[in-house]
Amino acid sequence: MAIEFRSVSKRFADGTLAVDDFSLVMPAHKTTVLVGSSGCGKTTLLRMINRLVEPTSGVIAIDDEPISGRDPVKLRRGIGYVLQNAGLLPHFTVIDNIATVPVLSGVARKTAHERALELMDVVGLDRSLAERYPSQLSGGQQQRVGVARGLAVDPNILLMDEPFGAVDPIVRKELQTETLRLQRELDKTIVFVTHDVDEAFLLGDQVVILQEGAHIAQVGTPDEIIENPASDFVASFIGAEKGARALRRKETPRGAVVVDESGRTQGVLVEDAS
Ligand SMILES: Nc1ncnc2c1ncn2[C@@H]1O[C@H](COP(=O)(O)OP(=O)(O)OP(=O)(O)O)[C@@H](O)[C@H]1O
Repeated sequence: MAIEFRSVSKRFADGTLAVDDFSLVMPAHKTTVLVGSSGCGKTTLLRMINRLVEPTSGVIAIDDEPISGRDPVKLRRGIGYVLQNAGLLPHFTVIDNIATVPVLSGVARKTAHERALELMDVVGLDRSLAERYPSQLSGGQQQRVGVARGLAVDPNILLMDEPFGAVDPIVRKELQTETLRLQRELDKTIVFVTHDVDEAFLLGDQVVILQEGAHIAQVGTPDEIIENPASDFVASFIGAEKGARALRRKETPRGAVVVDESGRTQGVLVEDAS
């Protein structure tokens, strides 16, 4: 399902203009990553898709149908939502956390539990954890429960708001790899919010770099943005000329290799076969 923003603005009651005239198509079955520094409006954009925040003006449409005409509760049941810190209910077991929304929507408890166990397999959680409480899980396991819960309603659209922001770098890498696998297997329309450029380039089919007021600094594939940053702001934001992305050619007796900023060899430069 494609999501389209047409000239959408959001001004909060205190006068803050969080989103200023934002237009974008988020294509079906692709992952769109919204990336930008704190306060630029990423979460506000995301929460307008499931109507947790209402736009002040403009139209948001899913498959060409404006969502303003949809019942918000029904709309939300077709959209998975995964939050930082997983947003789990502390007094519910893992399986009940995953099954909550289907049960609320009228699915029989037994059916919802069977499905929840399958989803634990999907996100790589051992079924033996089903009866634990969130506090008895590691941060990475909690995030996996959060993802399973987001998938429990079998949504066409999955919204992920900094889902891996609170876990350590190694677990974060694992979860990112899992997300890539899920993208391939489940084929959902995913909107992913992060302030981590590397995460954006790893997961995004379409990456949207935002400035304050959700102004689009650049939108494109990771390749397009890295190869041709639209402005000095984008170049500096993505660190185009430093860190892991600043690669140099180095000649060795056996041919050319590629080295990073600190001079570590990252790979061998091979001639293009074509
Ligand atoms: N309910 C609210 N009332 C007033 N201002 C708000 C409200 N929610 C968000 N804002 C403001 O709107 C702007 C955008 O906030 P938003 O949470 O969308 O940013 P963000 O890019 O997701 O930031 P972060 O990465 O820190 O989560 C900020 O200036 C924020 O303070």
